[in-house]
Amino acid sequence: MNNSMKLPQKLMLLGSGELGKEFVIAAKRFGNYVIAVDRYANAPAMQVADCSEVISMLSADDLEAVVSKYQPDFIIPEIEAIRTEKLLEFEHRGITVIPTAAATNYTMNRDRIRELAHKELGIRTAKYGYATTLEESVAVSDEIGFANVVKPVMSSSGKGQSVVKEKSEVEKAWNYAIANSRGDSQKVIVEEFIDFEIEITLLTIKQWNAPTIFCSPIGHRQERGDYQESWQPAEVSEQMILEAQEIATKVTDALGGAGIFGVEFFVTKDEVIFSELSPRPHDTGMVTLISQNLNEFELHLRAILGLPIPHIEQLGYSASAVILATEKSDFIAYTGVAEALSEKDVDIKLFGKPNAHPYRRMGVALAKGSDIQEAREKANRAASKIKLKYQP
Ligand SMILES: Nc1ncnc2c1ncn2[C@@H]1O[C@H](COP(=O)(O)OP(=O)(O)OP(=O)(O)O)[C@@H](O)[C@H]1O
Ligand SMILES: NCC(=O)N[C@@H]1O[C@H](COP(=O)([O-])[O-])[C@@H](O)[C@H]1O
Ligand SMILES: [Mg+2]
Repeated sequence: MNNSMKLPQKLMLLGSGELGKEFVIAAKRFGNYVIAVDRYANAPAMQVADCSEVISMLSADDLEAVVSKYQPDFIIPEIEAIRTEKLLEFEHRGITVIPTAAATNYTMNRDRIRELAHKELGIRTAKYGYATTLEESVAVSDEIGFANVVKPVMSSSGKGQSVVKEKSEVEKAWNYAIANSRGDSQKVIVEEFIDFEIEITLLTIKQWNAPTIFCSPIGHRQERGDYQESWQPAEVSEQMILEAQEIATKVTDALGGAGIFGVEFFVTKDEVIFSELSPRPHDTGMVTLISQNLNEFELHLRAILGLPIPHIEQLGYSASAVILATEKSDFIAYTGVAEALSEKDVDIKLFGKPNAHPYRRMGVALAKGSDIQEAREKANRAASKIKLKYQP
């Protein structure tokens, strides 16, 4: 990638949710041409892109059809559920896949990325094992001990994940993981439960022709394996930040390419433990929509296009809190937006998802405060003011 790249570039986004929407806005601000692709029509990023396509991204034929039709310069995965083997083929044909086709394959399989991090790179992770049958699941669970966390090797946003506190719960966790596994995979990872003090996302920006740089760490709180709120800066010592940066550099160097990565860590009293990473903007990184001079989507875009990132400025104590649906409905309207916005340094993003189901993330509230606690309270207060209406 050279510094004299011309704009506009033709970008194909595979996955068009809330993260893609903000990325498209950043890309359009530099006049790029964006094709937004997803499994359903009128997805958030499609609403701001030049054009859109609805396909099964798990189908090699469907991917071939859209790539042949548009001949993009870049393919930018936005979700994990993609036929990543096909991305390797596109890469061989000279299309740049972000960050690399291999990286998307490693990270969509928990076992592959875990083997790379732990076995090949020697990075500290939670103790873990794999199971492909209920019997193996029982044996691995005994070996790892209780509590442990069971997850399908292919899933995201906590789908199919459960915490197993004792042996009698193993079967339920196995069944739940298999029922919620993506594709036809019948494999789970069983991880030692880490009783962390805080978990963080370290947004790591890998560039084509410049050193890797980092954002200030983001703290977050999850429920059901899904993010509820995040804040920046996270309360982590300078020493631990350096350790996390070193690990993030090791893993992202091994994956290669360019773009932003959300590298997740559990931080205990005296350890930084690598968990997993997204080779793309991270949901907890939505806080950067208010907390930085360049948000994670703008950073991703600059890294992809080889544009300079001279300085990332953290703008002070900031937080995000999610707005979740509670019902299944094809009609959604929002009330309480004015009330939410009435407080100083508060912002709301409504993603524009065309339908809802329980726990689906529909929007996010953002806030700044005089300390982290105030920022978190403001963001949560604003989120709680937004009410979803499910009937016309
Ligand atoms: N070994 C563990 N010990 C303690 N908590 C864990 C462990 N593994 C996962 N969790 C909790 O569950 C959350 C989700 O787990 P993980 O990130 O592995 O799932 P995911 O489905 O990939 O989520 P996402 O796609 O949103 O990143 C973690 O952020 C953490 O809060
Ligand atoms: N943790 C991954 C993540 O947050 N991904 C984001 O959620 C969207 C899917 O939302 P949906 O399930 O509501 O369609 C994805 O398209 C992406 O923007
Ligand atoms: Mg995660």
